[in-house]
Amino acid sequence: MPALETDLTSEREHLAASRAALHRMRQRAEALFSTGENVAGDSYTAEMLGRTLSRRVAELADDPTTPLFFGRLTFPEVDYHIGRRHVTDDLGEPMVLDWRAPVSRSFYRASVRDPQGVATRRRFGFSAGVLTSFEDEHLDRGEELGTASRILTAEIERPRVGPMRDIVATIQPEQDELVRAELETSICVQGAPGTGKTAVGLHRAAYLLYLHRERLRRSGVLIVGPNRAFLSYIAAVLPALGEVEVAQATVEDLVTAAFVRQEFGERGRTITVRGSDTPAVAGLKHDVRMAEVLRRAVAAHIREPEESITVSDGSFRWRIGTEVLRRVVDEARRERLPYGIGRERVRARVVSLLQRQAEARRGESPNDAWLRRMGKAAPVTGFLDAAWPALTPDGLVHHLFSDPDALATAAGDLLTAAEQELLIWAKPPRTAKAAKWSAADAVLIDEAAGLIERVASFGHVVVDEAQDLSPMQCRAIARRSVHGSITLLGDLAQGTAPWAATDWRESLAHLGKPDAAVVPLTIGFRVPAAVVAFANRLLPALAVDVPPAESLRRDGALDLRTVDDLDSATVTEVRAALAYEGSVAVIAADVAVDRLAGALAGAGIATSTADDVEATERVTVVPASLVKGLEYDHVIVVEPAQIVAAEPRGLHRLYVVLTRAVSRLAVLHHDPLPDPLGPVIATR
Ligand SMILES: Nc1ncnc2c1ncn2[C@@H]1O[C@H](COP(=O)(O)OP(=O)(O)OP(=O)(O)O)[C@@H](O)[C@H]1O
Repeated sequence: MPALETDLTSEREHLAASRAALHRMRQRAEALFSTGENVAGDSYTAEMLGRTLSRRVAELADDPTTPLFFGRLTFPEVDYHIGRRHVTDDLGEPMVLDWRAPVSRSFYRASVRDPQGVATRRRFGFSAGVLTSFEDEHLDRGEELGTASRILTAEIERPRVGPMRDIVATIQPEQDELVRAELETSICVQGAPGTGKTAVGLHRAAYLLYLHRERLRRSGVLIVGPNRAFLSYIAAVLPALGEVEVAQATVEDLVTAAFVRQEFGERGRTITVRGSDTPAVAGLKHDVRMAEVLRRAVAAHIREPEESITVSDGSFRWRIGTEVLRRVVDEARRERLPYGIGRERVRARVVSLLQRQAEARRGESPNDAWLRRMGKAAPVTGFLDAAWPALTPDGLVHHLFSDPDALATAAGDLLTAAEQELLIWAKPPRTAKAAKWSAADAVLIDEAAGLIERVASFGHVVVDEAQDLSPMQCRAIARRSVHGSITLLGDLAQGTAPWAATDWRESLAHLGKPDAAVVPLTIGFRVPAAVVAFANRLLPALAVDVPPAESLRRDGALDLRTVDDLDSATVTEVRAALAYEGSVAVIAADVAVDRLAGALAGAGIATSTADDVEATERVTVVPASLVKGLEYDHVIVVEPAQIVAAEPRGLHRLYVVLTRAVSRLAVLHHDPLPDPLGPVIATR
C-alpha cells in the first residue's frame, strides 16, 4: 500500500477508535446520571447533580456528520489530534485534544517563522463525516500553505445550507488572536462583511467557557444579536462546540420581561411593547441625554425630612429628631446606591436608631420581631414615603411623560422646550400598567430600573451587529456587564439604525469599556472578490472610516440586469439558481416581499422565511431589514432603488444586502441603480 494510503487508513482507525471512546465516555456519564438520581441525599443536591450530569451527557453528544478531529500536530516527541472536544481512552490518555487546550493554539498559530516546536501540521478533509484526505505542512522543512490550503479553500467555498456552522477547523491566525484573548480583556472588532466577526464572537464565548468554566457558569455568558432570525441562525454553533448553556437575546429581550435572571434575585418587570414612536421621538428617547434626565428625575424624589417622628411599640414611645433624620437621608444619598436599596438602607438606619434607644432604656436588645414591626410602623413608613418614596421604573417614566412640570424639572437645561413637548403624552394613560410602551420606552424603563434596582452582571457579553446600538441601548448592555468583559462586533459601514454608531470609541464609552482596543478584521471569507468590489462602490457614500476588506474568494459571479417585469425576472432567476447547489435568497424592500413570494408561489416555487432555519425549502424570500448577519449561496437582489428609498440610511442597508452572497449575486432592476452603483462611478 502506498504511504499516503497507509496513513489515511491509520487515521481512519484513530477516528473510529476515538468515536468508540467518546461513546463510552457518554455511556459512563449516562450511567452516573441515572444512579445520581438515586444516591443524592436531598432534592436540591439531586437536582444540582442531575443538572451537571445531564449537561455532561449533552456535551458528550456525538454528531456523526461533524468530524471528531480535524487536525494533527506532530512535535518531535509527541503528537496530538485536535478536535472539537477532549476524548480520552479508558485509561484517561488523550485521543483527541480540545481545540481550546493551550497546546492546540499552535494548530492555528504555528508558522515557518514561528514553528512553536511543531514539526508537522496536518489538516484533514472530510466528506459527510468520512475522512477522505489530509494535507501536511512540514514546518520544520520550511513548508507552509497558509490560505493556499486546498482543505481550507474547500471549507470556505462549501455551499451553505441551514444554520451557521462552527469554524474550529479553519480559524485563521488573526481570528485566533481575538478568540483567545484573556477573559478580562474587552475588545471591539471592526470587520467588513463576511470577515468572520460573528464566528469569532461565538468561538470566543466557547473558548472562555472552556478556560473559566466554573466562574462563567456562575455569572453567565450572554450573546446579544439584532433579531430573532439572526439568533436562530447562530443558535446551533455553540451547542455543536459542546457549549449548551449560553444565553442568547436581542436588546429588546433584555429590556423587556423576556429576560429576567431570577437566580440573581432580579425582579420580573413585564414591559410589553404595544406602542410605537415617530422617528423624531424615538431618536430623542435613544439619546444619551435621557440617562441624565432619568437620573435627575429619580434623585428629585429624595426630600429633606421636615419633621421628627415618634414611634410607639406599645410599651414605650421613641422619638427621632428632624436633624438626625436629615443626617440619615443625607448619608444614604451620598452612598450612591440604587434608589430602592437606598430607601431600605434609610429604613434600616431608622430602625437601628430606635433599637439603640430601646436598648438604653431596657438594658437588653429587642428581638427580630420587634425590629421588623418597627420597620413597618406607620410613622417610619410615613417618613420614608415623604423623604424617600418608593419608585418603580415604569412608574417613574409614566410620571415623567405625563407631567410637564416633572419633566421640566428633570430635563432643565438638557432638553429644549420643543424636545420636552415631544416626550409628553397628549393623553396620559391613567397608570403605568395601562401605558402603550414603545420599544424606546422599554429602554428608558430599563435605564430607570438600573437606577432603582441592582442588575446582575454577566461574566462575558458578546454583542453582535453592535454598530446599530443606540447610546441608551449600549447602557442597557453596560449595566449587565459592569463586572464582566465584552466582545463588541460590528461594521460601521453596515449601520442602518437612525442612531447607528460612527465612531467605536463613543459606543465603547457608553458600554463602560472606554479603553477596549478596536481591532480590524480584513480578510473576507464569504463574499467573492467581484461582489466585494461591486458593493465597495457604495463605501465612499456611506461616510464611515473603515479599512477595506480583501476577499479570499476568487470564485463567484456577479450579474446586473435591467428588466421590464421584476416578478417574472425573479422567477426566472430563481429557477436558474436552483440548478446550482446551496441556498437561494431573494432580497427585496420589505414592502415587496409578499408580492415576490406570491409570484414565486404562483410559479410553483415554495419559499420559506428567514427565521425558519429548519425549513426544507431551498429558496428564502427575505425583507432587506432582516437580512443583516445572514448569508446565502445565491442572492437575487430585487430593485435596489426601492431598498434605498425605504429608509433614511437606505444606502447602508443596500451595502448589507449586497454582501450576503457566498457564491453568486444577481441584481435585477427596473429603475436605475442608485447613483454610487451606477456606470459613472463604475468606469472611474
Ligand atoms: N476561518 C474561517 N474558516 C472558514 N470559514 C470562515 C472563517 N471565518 C469565517 N468564515 C465563514 O465566513 C462566513 C462569514 O462569517 P461571519 O458571518 O462570522 O462574518 P461577519 O463578519 O459576522 O459578517 P457580517 O458583517 O455580514 O455580519 C461564515 O460562513 C463563516 O462560517
